Amino acid sequence: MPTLSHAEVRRAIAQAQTIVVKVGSSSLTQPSGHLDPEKLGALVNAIAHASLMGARIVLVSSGAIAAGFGPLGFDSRPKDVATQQAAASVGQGLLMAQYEAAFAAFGIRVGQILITAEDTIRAAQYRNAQRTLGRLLELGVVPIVNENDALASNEIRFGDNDRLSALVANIVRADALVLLTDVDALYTAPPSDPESKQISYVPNVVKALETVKVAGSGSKVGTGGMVTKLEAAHVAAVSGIPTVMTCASNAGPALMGDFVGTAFAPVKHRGSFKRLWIGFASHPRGTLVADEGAAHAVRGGRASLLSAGVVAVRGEFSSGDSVWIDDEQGNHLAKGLVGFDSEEIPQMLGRNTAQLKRFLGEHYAHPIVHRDYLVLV
Ligand SMILES: Nc1ncnc2c1ncn2[C@@H]1O[C@H](COP(=O)(O)OP(=O)(O)O)[C@@H](O)[C@H]1O
Ligand SMILES: N[C@@H](CCC(=O)OP(=O)(O)O)C(=O)O
Repeated sequence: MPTLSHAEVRRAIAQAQTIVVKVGSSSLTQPSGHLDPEKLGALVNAIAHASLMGARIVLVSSGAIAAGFGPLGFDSRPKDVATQQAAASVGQGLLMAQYEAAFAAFGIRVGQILITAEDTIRAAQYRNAQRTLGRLLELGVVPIVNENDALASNEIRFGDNDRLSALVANIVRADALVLLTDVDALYTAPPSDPESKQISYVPNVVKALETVKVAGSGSKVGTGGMVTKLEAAHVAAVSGIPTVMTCASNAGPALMGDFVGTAFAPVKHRGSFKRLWIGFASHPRGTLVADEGAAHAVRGGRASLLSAGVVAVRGEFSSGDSVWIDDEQGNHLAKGLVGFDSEEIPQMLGRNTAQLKRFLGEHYAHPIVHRDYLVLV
C-alpha cells in the first residue's frame, strides 16, 4: 500500500464516517482527581458537533477510577486492583451521568458498553459487541465504551484504554481513530526532556517505534503513557486506520482534519481481526519451545507449529489461550492460540502426526498452534 502523505491522512480523518475517539483519565479530571465537568463538557461539545454533522462516533472514555476514588474518600488513586475495581464501580456511574447530561443538551443519546479483553476475542461476545455497537450507531446514539474494570481479572485486563480503543476501531470498522490525552502531540522524547521535539506526522509507526523515546504516564491518573498510545496507533495502522493523537482541547480541530497533534498514516490494508488480537492484545499464559527446524519454519511465516518440533512446554494454560513460541535460545518468535491444554502437551512432544494418531488418538493429530492463529513478533 503506498504511504499516504500528511495532507492525505488529515483529509481521510476529515472525511471519516465512523470514528473512534479515545479520551484518557488525565484529560477528564482536576488535579484533585475529581471529574472536571468543564473538560468533559468541552469534549462533548466537540464530539456532538461532529456527530450532528453526520459522523458516527464511538467514544472510548477512561475516567471511572479517577471519578470514583474521591467520592470513596481516598486522597489519591488507589494502587491495589481490588480498590481500583471498587472505585471504577462507583466512578463509572458518575462518569456516565455526566456524559448523559452533557450530550442531552445537544439532543444526543448515549449508550454504555463495558468490555473486557476476553470479549474482544471470544467469537460470541465479539459478534454481540459488533452488533450492539452497529445498531447504536444506526440509531444515532454515541456509544461510550470503557473497560469493564470491576470484573476484568488482573491478568487479562487491558489496564489502559489505548489498545482497547484500537480494537474497538476494528470491531466497528472505523475510518479513523482519535486519541485524546494531556499532551498536545507525540514528541521525540518525553516532553519533560528539554531536547524533545514535536512530531506532526508519522508515515510509518513501526519505524517510529524504533526511534521515538517514550515513557509511561506523566500524570497521576493516566495509566499507559505514550507506550500504549503508540501501540494503539500501531494496531490501527496495520488495520488500515489512520490515527491522530493530540490533547483533548484540540478534539474539534482534530476531528475536522486540521493539522493539530500527530497524525499516523495507515501502513496496510485492513487485516484479520483475530491475528491482530493475537499479536497485540493477548497476554501469553505459557511458552512452547521450538527446536531449530520448527523455529526456522515458524520464522518463515506460513507454517503451523507441530508437536514434532516442540521440545518443551512451560506454564499452565488451556486450549484457546495465547502462548509464546520461543526458540531454544529463549528468543520470542511468535505468539499463537494453542490448540491443547498444557497438561496434554508433554505426551505429544516430538511425535509426528501419524504417531499422535496411532498412540494418542485422532483428537491429538493436529498442530499445537495452527498457522491461522500464529503471529510473528
Ligand atoms: N515521547 C513522548 N511524547 C509525548 N508524551 C510522552 C512521551 N513519552 C511519554 N509521554 C507522556 O505520556 C503522557 C500521556 O499518557 P497518559 O498519562 O497515560 O495519558 P492518558 O490518561 O490520556 O491515557 C504524557 O503526559 C507524557 O508525559
Ligand atoms: N478503565 C479505567 C482506565 C484506566 C486509565 O487510566 O486509562 P488511561 O487514562 O487511558 O491511561 C478507568 O476508567 O478508570
